[in-house]
Amino acid sequence: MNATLDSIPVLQSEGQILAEVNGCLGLITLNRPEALNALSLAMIRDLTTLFRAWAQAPEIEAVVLMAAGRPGKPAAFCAGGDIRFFHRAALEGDTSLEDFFTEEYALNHLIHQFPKPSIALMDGIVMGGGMGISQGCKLRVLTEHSRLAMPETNIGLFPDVGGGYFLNQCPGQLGKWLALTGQALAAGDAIELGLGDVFVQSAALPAIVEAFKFKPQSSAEHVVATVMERVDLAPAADLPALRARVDQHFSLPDVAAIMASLAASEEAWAQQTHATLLKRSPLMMAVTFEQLTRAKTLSLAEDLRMERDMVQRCFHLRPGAGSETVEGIRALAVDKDHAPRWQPARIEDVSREAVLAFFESPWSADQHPLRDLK
Ligand SMILES: C/C=C/C(=O)SCCNC(=O)CCNC(=O)[C@H](O)C(C)(C)COP(=O)(O)OP(=O)(O)OC[C@H]1O[C@@H](n2cnc3c(N)ncnc32)[C@H](O)[C@@H]1OP(=O)(O)O
Repeated sequence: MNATLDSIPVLQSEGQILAEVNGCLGLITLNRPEALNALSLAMIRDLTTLFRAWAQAPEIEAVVLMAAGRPGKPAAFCAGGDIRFFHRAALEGDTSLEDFFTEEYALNHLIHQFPKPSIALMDGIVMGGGMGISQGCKLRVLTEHSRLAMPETNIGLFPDVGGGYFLNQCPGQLGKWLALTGQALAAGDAIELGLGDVFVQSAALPAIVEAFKFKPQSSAEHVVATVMERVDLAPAADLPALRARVDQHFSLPDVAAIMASLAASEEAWAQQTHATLLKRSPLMMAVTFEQLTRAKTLSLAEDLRMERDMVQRCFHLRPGAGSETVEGIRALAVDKDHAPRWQPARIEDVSREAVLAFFESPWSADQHPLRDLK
């Protein structure tokens, strides 16, 4: 019997996820570079299979998660869940959309709880679902090309995949600011906020990957050392200079107050931030604000259950009432007109009742699709 082959379960995503074993290392590659490694349901299932199998396999002592690139194009670790699939499935009433969210959130939890060292090589774009699969890794490795964001309010969604949990761990009001604006962070700021751990130059990545693939990895310590011996000084963070401004505006009691406060400021940063918020879905900003407020006291499992309730509502298409999410994806990734017609169009017209509807669970506790998460 070949121990290495035995360690790799059968995968279903037809090459969108690649798995290799080298010594004690399990190496996973997201391999859908033409879509910036956006996660399909098949990819989520394969990742789940691998993390579950390798949690149990005594010969696997560490796992690395990395991504394939496109020759000559900027790097992308993962641009999120497959939003074009969300759009199609929502309009067609395809119930695999429900499985997608249940299984993706369960995978996020599995990675956070993974009992062995896990390393994410987060080169390039890391957004939405890409954050969901990397934030739970024990060593989050960033490069000068890393751009981390939870951009969901831009597509009429909210920062899910555990965003309520990990954004709330950012200092002060920075998590709320990231959630509402969808602002992307470079490596220095991401490390400053606790959303990344170490910095390596992207030029050092080929040697790291070469070692992971071809130099037998003898122990978890060896795997970690392969990265750590190439760690560099992270670029300076810009955020400390902004922190007081972010806290001042984003500590206000609701999104309307935040926007009014930004609009009243003469500072360029406040004006730009206000302009950004004017482009986001007013309803989903208000929902996001409520999500982050509620998630402050929740465990990761509780937060994911709440987010599962919320996302059900996002795709609940009622006659005569649209879905902000379907409209947001249409504008960004389907018609690409970048002109979403949000309803309502102004934050002042978002009712408290409309926001609270996102937090009504359609399931009793013992029927919840994520009831088993601890
Ligand atoms: C439960 C999970 C929730 C979530 O994760 S929600 C999703 C959160 N992520 C996002 O909202 C990001 C969506 N993508 C973008 O905004 C842009 O992309 C980027 C800013 C990341 C990069 O822009 P640029 O460099 O101009 O590349 P490009 O031409 O937009 O993308 C290359 C191809 O990749 C596809 N793609 C990118 N992101 C996704 C995605 N998340 N789901 C499905 N496809 C995606 C595009 O459509 C396009 O494809 P084509 O060349 O055929 O037009």
